[in-house]
Amino acid sequence: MEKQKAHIDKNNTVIKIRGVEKSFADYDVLRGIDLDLYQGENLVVLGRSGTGKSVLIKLISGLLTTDAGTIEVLGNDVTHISQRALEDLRIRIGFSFQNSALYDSMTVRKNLEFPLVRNRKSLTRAEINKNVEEVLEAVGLSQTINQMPSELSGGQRKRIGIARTLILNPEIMLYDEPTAGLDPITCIEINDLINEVQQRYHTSSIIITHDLTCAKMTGDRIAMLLDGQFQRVGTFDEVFATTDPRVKPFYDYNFIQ
Ligand SMILES: Nc1ncnc2c1ncn2[C@@H]1O[C@H](COP(=O)(O)OP(=O)(O)OP(=O)(O)O)[C@@H](O)[C@H]1O
Repeated sequence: MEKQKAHIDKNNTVIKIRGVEKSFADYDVLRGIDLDLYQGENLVVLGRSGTGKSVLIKLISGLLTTDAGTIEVLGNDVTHISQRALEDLRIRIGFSFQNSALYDSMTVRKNLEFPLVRNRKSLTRAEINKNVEEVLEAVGLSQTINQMPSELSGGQRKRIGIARTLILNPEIMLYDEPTAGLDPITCIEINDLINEVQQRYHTSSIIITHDLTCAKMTGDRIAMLLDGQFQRVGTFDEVFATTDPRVKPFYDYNFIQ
């Protein structure tokens, strides 16, 4: 499906990263990175295995601390934030992790209710039901409401995982390798869903991937992590309009085999 034009507000930066450094032992993973995520955009972070993409997500969500630099998320400096404020902030962020497993012993309905019951204690039963039905419809899986996760395909489980995140109406979505382990057709369906979520929920998203089809289909901008820094940032075509030997093989491997 063709990506619709997104409503991106470049005057509203929802994540602002400046001069961030992170090392483990003697390995400097991030060496002074700067990045902005604008309200309403899908920003793809591309990079080879081990370049620090997951570390970046963990720094943004406060699961790891920076060695230097600042990260502002929805106006909060997560490098200097109380645990309580961090927990409040995390509710405004949706995490779609590679292994965001569903609870196997619960139906799809119960899986989706879980974050609501935990975080929106004032909701009535009727409101909970309405939220569950709406979000299932948004991911195109209304018919699975009474099924168990074991009865779903990998792609369907991925969709339910995204629905479980969307049910709390996050302002920011962080997708970590959303198409990993899925067949090419299912990958395309998940890419379409990421774009639909952007349109319907007006979320701002960071999509971490090394799948160039995913990057091309979903990204309004691409930021390529190379040697610990974002050295190429722009549209897909801009990022790959180079003969840089660190970039070109990445493109060739994905598209010309
Ligand atoms: N908690 C940690 N302790 C020590 N080293 C770590 C830790 N977390 C990450 N690293 C190292 O940092 C580097 C970057 O890891 P990261 O998981 O961010 O890579 P990635 O770009 O997400 O790779 P992939 O695409 O394979 O998931 C790796 O060399 C990893 O071993």
